[in-house]
Amino acid sequence: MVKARKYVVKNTFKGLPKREDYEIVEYELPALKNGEILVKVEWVSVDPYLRAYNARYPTPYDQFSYQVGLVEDSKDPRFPVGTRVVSHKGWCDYCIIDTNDTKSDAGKVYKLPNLKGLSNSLGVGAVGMPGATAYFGFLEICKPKAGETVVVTGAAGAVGSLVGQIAKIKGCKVIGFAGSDDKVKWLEEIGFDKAINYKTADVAAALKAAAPKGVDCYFDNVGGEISSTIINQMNDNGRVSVCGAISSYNDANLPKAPILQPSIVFHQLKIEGFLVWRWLDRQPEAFAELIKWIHSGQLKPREHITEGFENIFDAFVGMLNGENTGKAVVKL
Ligand SMILES: NC(=O)C1=CN([C@@H]2O[C@H](COP(=O)(O)OP(=O)(O)OC[C@H]3O[C@@H](n4cnc5c(N)ncnc54)[C@H](OP(=O)(O)O)[C@@H]3O)[C@@H](O)[C@H]2O)C=CC1
Ligand SMILES: C/C=C/C(C)=O
Repeated sequence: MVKARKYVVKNTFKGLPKREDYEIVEYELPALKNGEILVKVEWVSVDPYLRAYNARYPTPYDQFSYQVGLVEDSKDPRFPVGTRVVSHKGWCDYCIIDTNDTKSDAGKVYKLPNLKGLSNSLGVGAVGMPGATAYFGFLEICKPKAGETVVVTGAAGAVGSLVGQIAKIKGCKVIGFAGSDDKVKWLEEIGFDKAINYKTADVAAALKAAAPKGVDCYFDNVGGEISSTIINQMNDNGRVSVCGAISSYNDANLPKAPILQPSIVFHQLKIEGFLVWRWLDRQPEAFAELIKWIHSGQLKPREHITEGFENIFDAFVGMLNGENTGKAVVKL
């Protein structure tokens, strides 16, 4: 019998999640049935959607998220012992996965792609859900052309830092907004043409100076007032990919922001929201391209690593508070 630990969400969050909203439950895993695998979890992801989706689930529920782990026992010949897998089984140290379970929007368990020597943690980051989000959410919705000006908010985070670098690979001029001077410095080091600290800058004036000819594509990770300011500086036929709205995830009452309709109409903008699950069946295409770019040095993924099962909650809240540069992950 294997002893496992998992985080159970006890309460619907009010504001920033609190430690008391979670309980760590220890239990014994049952014997494997046909089609099941036993996984020792090695890397766990903490992401904004764990906060954003919380109100949709009746409590208590097991905290879902992506994880990478090692198959230690198997009753499915497609996943022999020693295989590394990516699943959505969340914050636990051991788990049993039913390999035929198709219920989750987040997709079935799959083998970690061959990372050719890169860290397995990338399976929950640049070569996982955030990588697919950046790849498809930017390329399919913004349809960037070389020479165009692209703006990214949440630019130093998991998704935003990849979007900015992909935009550079595609020959665009890239401007990123992030929440500290250290993040701004890093973004300029990895090739952003301009990075701006949205907490200290006059956003409208700084953007006007950085993009005097206007903005063609906007990848929106944060929503709220800064997004209205950016959208109101867009060019004719501009495209906005609405990926997330982290500026409001902890708010019960949605903040007000300047209206967008005049810009949308007079500049004939396209604004489209998406969920990365839309491209689940095309993930291998994104992963192959992302791995190629990382190996060629064109894409430099960064990770903010927290160690220890007991520290997953702190890593989650730290990410919501902006402590991460790059992808926030926990090593078990
Ligand atoms: N549509 C989809 O399918 C998907 C959407 N997403 C969305 O993408 C966005 C980025 O996710 P991800 O890259 O994983 O997370 P990040 O790695 O970017 O981490 C979250 C970051 O959000 C920033 N942040 C926190 N509060 C605020 C605020 N009030 N205003 C502006 N920025 C804030 C912080 O950076 P800073 O210091 O710069 O403030 C923090 O580091 C989220 O909105 C998420 O929901 C992610 C995956 C899939
Ligand atoms: C899959 C993730 C969705 C958001 C909104 O973060």
